[in-house]
Amino acid sequence: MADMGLVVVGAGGRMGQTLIRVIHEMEGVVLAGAVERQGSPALGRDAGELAGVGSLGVTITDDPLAAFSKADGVLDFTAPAASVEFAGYAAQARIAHVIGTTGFSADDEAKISAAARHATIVKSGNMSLGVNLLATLVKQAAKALGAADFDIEVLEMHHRHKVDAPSGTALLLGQAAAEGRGISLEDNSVRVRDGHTGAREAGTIGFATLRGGSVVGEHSVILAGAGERIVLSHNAEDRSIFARGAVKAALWARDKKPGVYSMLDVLGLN
Ligand SMILES: NC(=O)C1=CN([C@@H]2O[C@H](COP(=O)(O)OP(=O)(O)OC[C@H]3O[C@@H](n4cnc5c(N)ncnc54)[C@H](OP(=O)(O)O)[C@@H]3O)[C@@H](O)[C@H]2O)C=CC1
Ligand SMILES: O=C(O)C1=N[C@H](C(=O)O)C[C@H](O)C1
Repeated sequence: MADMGLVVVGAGGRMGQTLIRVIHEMEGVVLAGAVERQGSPALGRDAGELAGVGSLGVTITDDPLAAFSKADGVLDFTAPAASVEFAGYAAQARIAHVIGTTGFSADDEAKISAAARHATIVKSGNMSLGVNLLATLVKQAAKALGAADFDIEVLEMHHRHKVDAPSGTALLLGQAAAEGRGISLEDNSVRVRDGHTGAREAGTIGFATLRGGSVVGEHSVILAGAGERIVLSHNAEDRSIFARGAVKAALWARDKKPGVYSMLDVLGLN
């Protein structure tokens, strides 16, 4: 089979540049296009030169539809409004769309599901193998250690530039814990504590957010009981773990029917 042609949207961003480097290194894929927003200083530059791997002959453009029409898939780590728009274009072009963007509203999620009638979408708050394996362990632990005896808290830290909270990964891990407990995360999560909060309500799942410096991504799920505590953690040291996962997802999605899939599907952990 021919190499899969991939477009990187948000090509000038932290993940965009990492994706370009990883596509250049990996077998079975080739960079077919690179897109940035209108007015970006990256427009007109060679994507490979911007990412530090030398010229790849791919010029960064602000025309996603033209780029998608010549590709087999799109890798998207941008912003919620942009990803919703790209899902519509990927559906028109009938190509795979891998979405790593986080911070979606319920309305955004509904629009992405609508686009998935025609596009094969893989979407996850974290594309790394380690975090997705951790999610399966969290689900197991939350099921085994009941709400009467163990409180669940999710703690995360990211770099100072991150704009959404809790992180997509924290919500993914919270969702795994909720599924283990057989409860709805939406109805049982505590996202903020401030002032006289009263005692902790049994069965809730708490979230705490730290931001600072250059931290790539650190997550811990704490199961706290009387006299003991279990901590399940993942520390990301390099963004290439997310990029390699995204490329793997695109290759996996190539022959799949339209729909929304997760990294658990890609990794066979579902
Ligand atoms: N699921 C996962 O495994 C991971 C998810 N993420 C998520 O990916 C997203 C991006 O993270 P990161 O790379 O650090 O962020 P950056 O801000 O570094 O990169 C985002 C890029 O997307 C560009 N962009 C925004 N809107 C558009 C648009 N309409 N068209 C084209 N390009 C656009 C931005 O341009 P400009 O700067 O001009 O706005 C920027 O270059 C975040 O939501 C983050 O949480 C990150 C790592 C892993
Ligand atoms: O913004 C980031 O950097 C990251 N975002 C994702 C998230 O919200 O969990 C994944 C990773 O932790 C890095």
